Amino acid sequence: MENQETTISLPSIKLQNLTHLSDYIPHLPKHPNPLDHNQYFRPFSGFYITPTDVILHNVLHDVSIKSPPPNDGGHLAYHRAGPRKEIFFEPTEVRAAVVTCGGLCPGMNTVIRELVVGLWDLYGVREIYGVKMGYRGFYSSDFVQLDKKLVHTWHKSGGTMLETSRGGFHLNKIVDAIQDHGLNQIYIIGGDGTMRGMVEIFNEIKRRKLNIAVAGIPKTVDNDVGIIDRSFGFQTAVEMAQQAISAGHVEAESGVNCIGLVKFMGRRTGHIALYATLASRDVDCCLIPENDFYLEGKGGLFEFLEHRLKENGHAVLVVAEGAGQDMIPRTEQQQQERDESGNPVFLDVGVWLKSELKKWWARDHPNELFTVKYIDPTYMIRAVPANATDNLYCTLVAHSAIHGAMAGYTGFVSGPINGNYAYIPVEGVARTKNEVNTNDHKWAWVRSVTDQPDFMRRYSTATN
Ligand SMILES: Nc1ncnc2c1ncn2[C@@H]1O[C@H](COP(=O)(O)OP(=O)(O)O)[C@@H](O)[C@H]1O
Ligand SMILES: O=P(O)(O)OC[C@H]1O[C@](O)(COP(=O)(O)O)[C@@H](O)[C@@H]1O
Ligand SMILES: [Mg+2]
Repeated sequence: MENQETTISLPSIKLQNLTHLSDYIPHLPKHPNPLDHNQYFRPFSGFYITPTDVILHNVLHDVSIKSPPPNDGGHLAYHRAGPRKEIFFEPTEVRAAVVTCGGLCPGMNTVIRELVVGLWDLYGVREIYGVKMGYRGFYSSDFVQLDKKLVHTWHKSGGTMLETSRGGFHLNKIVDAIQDHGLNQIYIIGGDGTMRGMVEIFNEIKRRKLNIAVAGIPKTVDNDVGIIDRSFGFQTAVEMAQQAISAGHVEAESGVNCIGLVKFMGRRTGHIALYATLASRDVDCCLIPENDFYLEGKGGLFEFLEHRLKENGHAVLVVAEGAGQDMIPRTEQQQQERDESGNPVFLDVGVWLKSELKKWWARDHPNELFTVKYIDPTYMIRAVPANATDNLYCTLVAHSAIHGAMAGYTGFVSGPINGNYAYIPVEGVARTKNEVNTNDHKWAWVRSVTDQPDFMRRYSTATN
């Protein structure tokens, strides 16, 4: 039989460089990786990852394109995560610290547990500290010494045993405290804000030429951190979100002209609302921050819901917390309000929508029954332990971070890219936002599942 394969060479690759401690500290001693003699491992040929092992950011490629796209310079690629043959820390000299910052996300405790157990079992590290209360804990609280036994069952609990907080980021106080405590590996678990803080810590540590590796593990229930496939805990949150949609559906079906209104987290991105809508298929309309909507007139939300109520007697409306924020009236003071981290404080879009829906119905159908059952499961979807898939993810991402730090890399984030774990320079992660692409097939699929309006007509008639 003829060979059905064609060999095509890839265009050039643009590898995202990582900072190594030896880049700014000369003559750092190397050590053989203790995994060579670990009772659980039998390092085989190819077991250790080399600097030439890379992960392509985009696995889809049009082979007819021979040269890289203009202004691009090649296919983006990242260093593959995993153990290196030589390490740059003597395990008995490691003093590691773990901190959790920002809002909760399922799986945070698993990541902490696996950082501790991984350092302990893989590398024989014994000095591991938990920094309590987020960034502020570096300079304002005693550290907790962590060991394998203490963290044994932590993966079974939601939240973070180390506690978390927003705000309290004082660069010099944090780096001074890191230095004063003699820490040399810092593991930072947090979202986009945390990663921006990590960039500053990493740069300051580099400026002071300290032999301290800083590793990040992206945590975001909103799934708003870019570059990585998805954040740990996101799948768990979507599963919980579906339960809320089911409840909204039952309520709506059982009422007369009833709307089940369900609000989900999603400050700037509607991933939870979108995935839960797709998975549940009970949703009539899904509103996300990336897709503006309007209430009144042709192609608006009220017109659509009116049809659905006529047709089915009920409707399920899902809304992400960041959607419609520009339509909610607010005082000058409310416009300025920020949380301790500087994130804008949103008004409750669910409460506002419920009130607008009731006003609309009372105006247009004064003699007909109508109910809105508003479900706000906000914290319930993120305050649970991670499901099995997320738990495994947490383990792999934590162990990847350990291998990277032990190998002397710093200022990196570990995370999955196309299903493989990579080391990504933290600056890139802090810069990149993962928004729902309303031009791609997933959003089109939401529209086909719900048959909701595109909310574009008002704009197109305005320009015609
Ligand atoms: N631009 C920034 N520079 C330094 N620190 C930041 C920055 N943005 C947020 N942080 C700090 O990161 C931590 C978490 O940020 P936050 O936005 O609350 O949560 P998340 O990291 O989950 O997005 C807080 O302690 C906050 O002060
Ligand atoms: O925990 P808080 O301060 O009430 O914040 C709620 C916010 O936290 C989140 O769950 C996650 O946000 P972060 O990833 O920035 O922590 C958002 O969806 C939500 O707006
Ligand atoms: Mg955030």
